[in-house]
Amino acid sequence: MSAQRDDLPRVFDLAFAQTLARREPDADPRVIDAAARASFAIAQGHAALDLEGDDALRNMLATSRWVARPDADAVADPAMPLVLEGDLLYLRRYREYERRLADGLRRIAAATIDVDDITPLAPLFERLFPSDARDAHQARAAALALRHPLLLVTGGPGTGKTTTITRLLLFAVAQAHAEGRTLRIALAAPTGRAADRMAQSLRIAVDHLRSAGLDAALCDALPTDASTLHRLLGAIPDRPRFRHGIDLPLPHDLIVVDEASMVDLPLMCKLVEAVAAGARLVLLGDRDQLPSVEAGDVLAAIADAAVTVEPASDTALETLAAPLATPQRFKGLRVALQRTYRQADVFDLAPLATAVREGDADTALALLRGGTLRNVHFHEDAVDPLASQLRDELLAPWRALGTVDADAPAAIEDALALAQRARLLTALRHGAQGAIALNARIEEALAGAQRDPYFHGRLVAIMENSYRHGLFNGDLGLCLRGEDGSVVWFRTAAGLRPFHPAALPAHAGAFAMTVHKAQGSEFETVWLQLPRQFARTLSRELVYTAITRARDALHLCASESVLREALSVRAQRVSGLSRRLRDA
Ligand SMILES: Nc1ncnc2c1ncn2[C@@H]1O[C@H](COP(=O)(O)OP(=O)(O)OP(=O)(O)O)[C@@H](O)[C@H]1O
Repeated sequence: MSAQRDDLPRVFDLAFAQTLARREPDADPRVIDAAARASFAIAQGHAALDLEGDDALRNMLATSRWVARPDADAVADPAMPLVLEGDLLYLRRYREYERRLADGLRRIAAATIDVDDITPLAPLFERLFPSDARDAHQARAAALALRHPLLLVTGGPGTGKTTTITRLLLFAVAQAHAEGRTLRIALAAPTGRAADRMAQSLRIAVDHLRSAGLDAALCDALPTDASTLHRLLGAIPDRPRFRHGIDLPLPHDLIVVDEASMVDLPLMCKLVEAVAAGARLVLLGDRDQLPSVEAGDVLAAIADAAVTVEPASDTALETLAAPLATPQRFKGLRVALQRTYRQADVFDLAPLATAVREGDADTALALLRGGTLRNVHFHEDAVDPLASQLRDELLAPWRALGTVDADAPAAIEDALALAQRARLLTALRHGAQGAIALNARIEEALAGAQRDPYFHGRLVAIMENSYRHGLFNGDLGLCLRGEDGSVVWFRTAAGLRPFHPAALPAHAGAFAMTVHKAQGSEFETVWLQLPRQFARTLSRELVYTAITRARDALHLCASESVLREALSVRAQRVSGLSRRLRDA
């Protein structure tokens, strides 16, 4: 089978176009071609095909019997497979996702939250955000959520998203308690890993506050678990529909979604439609990360259309929380957290992350070559992280997995934690510098050419969601050999569980993985291997996402030219969502 070129329409796109051509043999070939390209645009993560000002083509499409041209808010004719809006040609289904999402977001944002006087909350606010030592953006975000039903909190790693959300939830609970209500809260994230991480960070933050003497009843009212969005919405095995939606809204009063940059257009649409009337939605994420793999860049579009709120000079809670009178049709609010609180004396990533995010290659290279950023290591021109001088350092954390005692459950827990220590990230999946080849070479280095496919200490990652197994895309397993042969251990919602390798859903080796796959995860040490030559998957967002997966140390293997080129490319997605939200 020949490899799929990622710049040519797929068989599926051509088949879609051919179906139209067969039904109307005298249709202009340019219309048929545009249909194939609109279908292919979805596969590339766009919501539509951008006609880029091709007036002749637009006019031709406008008169085609396959192309609907509804008003912005109207449902498109179901008999027409394509929709033309301005310069965007959509597959009907995606245009409807976008329209429904915009509708849903406007609906949530326009609701008014009836709250009593919030002045009794002022002492708690002062305690959690002391006016002489507060991060003004964090405090503003937490205060706004008291009266505003749709809030985006965006920021890079370590800017305090979890810190802010913990406090925001405590206020919301205190507010509800003061009014004699209980608050039903849901925490969710697009992947199981991200949900675990969110729940764990929140538990740590709450424990901190509890031991500092904060009211235990308040602390106890916060959720200790987070679920995947699929689980929250009630996925039905083998069906695209969820249990919850417009007809059966979620029972929660307040829903917080972490890693929202990874949520694609169809899923965000379904989530928003399932938010009950009068309920609040808080989206957390880093808008500079890679957009979702599927059609989207939804978080960035919502952030662009929302009202960006800056801290007020007045520090009183009542002022900070006051309803904002905005002339805009879309009432969603966004607070962009600014300051990084991670300790630079341990791992000084922030200056590099900023340069990468801004596409400033000169500064990024100067920082990398200067060697002054603590625990940031630049292996310039290294094309092979397994080459002799880097190999031992790369393999060390994984060698330790080979000595884990398979009969001691506590050791297995520790080993799964150890497994999160280091990861090699790649831009590509295939080819000599792709995740598959590098992973195979790492496995050989650890266990030899004649290795057991499930050797003791091998890491695997699940590649699909399997509700039957309770295993989800991205879940990480550790292979251990016991008396009865190899088993693969996973931490599941039901606790630590062993699986026989033959019983696992689709999975792959996980010492090396693509940056896309690593989204939503963090590792103590990240090795990033950029390809020898520029590849289409490279972008500023890809490099930013990769380096911000690291908590304690970064090793970057790249050449100047490829890094420069990567930082000059933006992973932009075609989407009409922002305009749709804004337009009156
Ligand atoms: N205003 C603040 N003052 C002092 N320390 C803070 C403040 N906000 C956050 N921190 C600390 O900075 C660290 C990172 O904060 P937090 O985990 O909330 O960030 P985050 O944006 O959720 O990070 P990520 O999602 O990337 O893990 C934590 O140790 C937290 O205690």
